[in-house]
Amino acid sequence: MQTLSDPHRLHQLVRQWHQAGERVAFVPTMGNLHDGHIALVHQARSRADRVVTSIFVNPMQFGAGEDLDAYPRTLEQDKQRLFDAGCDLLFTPETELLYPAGLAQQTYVEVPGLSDLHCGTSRPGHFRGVATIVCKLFNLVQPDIACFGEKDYQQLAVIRTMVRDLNMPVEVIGIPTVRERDGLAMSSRNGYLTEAERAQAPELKRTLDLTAQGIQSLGLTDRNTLEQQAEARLRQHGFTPDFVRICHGQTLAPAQPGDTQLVILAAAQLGRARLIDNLTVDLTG
Ligand SMILES: Nc1ncnc2c1ncn2[C@@H]1O[C@H](COP(=O)(O)OP(=O)(O)OP(=O)(O)O)[C@@H](O)[C@H]1O
Ligand SMILES: CC(C)(CO)[C@@H](O)C(=O)[O-]
Ligand code: BAL
Repeated sequence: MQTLSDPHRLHQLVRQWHQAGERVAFVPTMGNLHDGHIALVHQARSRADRVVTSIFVNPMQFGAGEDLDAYPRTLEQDKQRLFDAGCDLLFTPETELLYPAGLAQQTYVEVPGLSDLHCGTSRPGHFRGVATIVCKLFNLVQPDIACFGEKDYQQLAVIRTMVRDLNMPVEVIGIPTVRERDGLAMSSRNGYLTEAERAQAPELKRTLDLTAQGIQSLGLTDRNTLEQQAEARLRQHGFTPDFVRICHGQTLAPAQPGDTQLVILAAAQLGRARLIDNLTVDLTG
């Protein structure tokens, strides 16, 4: 596995692969790799001749007062995991090379509407930062396919919309959330939890499961009550909920009676960690 930090060298190498007719898959990450990331790399490996992974803690998607500086950086361990998973090229760019004009660059990618809901309301500018960096990385890697986790459900929806609206020739693949044995979605930020908080953390997924059961038995006419009950339950278990929302699975608008493909989105603070999770609900059966 090669490791490159120079965007121009990366671009030259992947151009050679494309000229040789090889199919390139891309897995963008912020590092501190866990089994969720590795599932993306395995999926990429099974679908392409070459796998490129990036590790870049993108300052543009962090708000003031967020955990940009504290974000866990474990490069040597990550390299070993990527090598073992069959990654061909690790891209670890320097911030100055990806943002030559600084973070106040003149050009951004905005996906309005979707980016302003849910996590976007709590983290203003977050999805603009995500869409902009993913667009930059796509320009450099020029992947045929790119793999993203369904754990970051709204992020995946924003990226799919960007790719569709800007005619980007990339197939976006969503990968199911990889969980710990007790149901907690794997996330780099789980490392912020104390032992006591870690013991409470699976209640986020349990709350989603209970809310899904409530939808199955009561339908959507009392959506607000189900959401409020879910938030109250999270409070009882030591979380400070940001939101639990029952949404249309594609638009992420509030679900309406008659909708059949739903997603329950949740975000909650637990100690130092802002945890997110989601669960899809199919009402067609
Ligand atoms: N548990 C998981 N299962 C599947 N994919 C995941 C999981 N966690 C993260 N991913 C995906 O890995 C990619 C990189 O995510 P990122 O590096 O931010 O990891 P993370 O663990 O989600 O970190 P954070 O705590 O910052 O949210 C994204 O596409 C994300 O959706
Ligand atoms: C997609 C991404 C790598 C962009 O910085 C990041 O938001 C993430 O890790 O999910
Ligand atoms: N996994 C999403 C990246 C972020 O929270 O900034």
